[in-house]
Amino acid sequence: MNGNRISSSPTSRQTAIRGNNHRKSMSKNRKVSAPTKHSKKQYTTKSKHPSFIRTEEGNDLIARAKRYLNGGYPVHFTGASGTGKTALAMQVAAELNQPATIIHGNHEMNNVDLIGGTTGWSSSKTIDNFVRQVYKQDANVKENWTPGRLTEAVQHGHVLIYDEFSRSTPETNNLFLSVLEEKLLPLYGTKQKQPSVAVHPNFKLILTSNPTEYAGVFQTQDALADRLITLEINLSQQTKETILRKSENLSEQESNTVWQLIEQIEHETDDESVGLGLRAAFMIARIAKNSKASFSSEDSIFRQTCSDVLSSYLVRSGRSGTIQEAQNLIREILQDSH
Ligand SMILES: Nc1ncnc2c1ncn2[C@@H]1O[C@H](COP(=O)(O)OP(=O)(O)OP(=O)(O)O)[C@@H](O)[C@H]1O
Repeated sequence: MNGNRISSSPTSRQTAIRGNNHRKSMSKNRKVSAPTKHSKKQYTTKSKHPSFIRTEEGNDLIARAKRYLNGGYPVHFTGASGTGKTALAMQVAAELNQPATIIHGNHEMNNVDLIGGTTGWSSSKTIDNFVRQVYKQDANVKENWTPGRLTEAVQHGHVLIYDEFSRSTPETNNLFLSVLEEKLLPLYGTKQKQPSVAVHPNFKLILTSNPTEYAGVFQTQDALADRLITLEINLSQQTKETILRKSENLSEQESNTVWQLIEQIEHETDDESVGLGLRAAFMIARIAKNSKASFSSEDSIFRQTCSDVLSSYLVRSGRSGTIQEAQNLIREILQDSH
């Protein structure tokens, strides 16, 4: 069908007219989205950990988390950085067989990011002169509303993984109080007709956080903390070794070399809040494997990799004053281990 379609954008104010049959009438909407902070892609909806390694300890945590979530309670994994909280959260979400959404806390996150906001406007015009003597024109301009990830998850009953939620401000996280308590998501500050969205019965919430000693982490308000079932993630050394070995296909000896070094570095500092965890072990093992280095202090690539991966940890923990000092210490530890 041909007709007159008029669309305009807030930036160019250009008018485009398409079609040539003036005796027909029609109404067409053309949506124009102005780029806003909210429209930036900052989420992922892929929840499955790509190569999750199962262990007894992990299975136990997953079973407990699923039990609490299926019982209607949000689960909160807390622990030092790199201990596997996000990996566990993703695995739990995948095993619940529901659509999942993941969002990452940060101090700039606000209600618009969570609830949604306007992302431009659309206009439509209907020109009707089907009957030659009658000319009728209807113009309609409206703001486009894009729901935030929380609104979508709440409305459609997703599992929402809120990774590092305590990096968002407590004011922002207040929204979760009514979601958990009243089962309503209030649409604060929006121009939506309805004041709130009802929480779908299948909606489930998994949160992860680092302890409050970590830089950039806010203290969680008691009202929210009280509504979560908090599981501390502090995997045993044996479990961490199994995860690394199976995941990176390491020999027992390769795995031992990495962990012995990490343990010695951790021993150098007594600040547990800057734990090295699995992440550092994964970095060293992956890079060494990828570069076909041998896991030995005699191998220059291995030595260099360990030094580059671990030195900033020694500085952050206060054990070394500079990166250079830290690198010297790591070299000494590697030499001693030979
Ligand atoms: N069971 C597992 N199987 C395979 N890889 C794992 C497993 N657990 C953790 N990992 C890997 O270990 C590393 C650290 O895990 P993860 O990112 O989940 O830690 P985290 O506790 O969420 O860290 P942070 O607090 O810094 O966000 C990642 O590379 C992750 O893929």
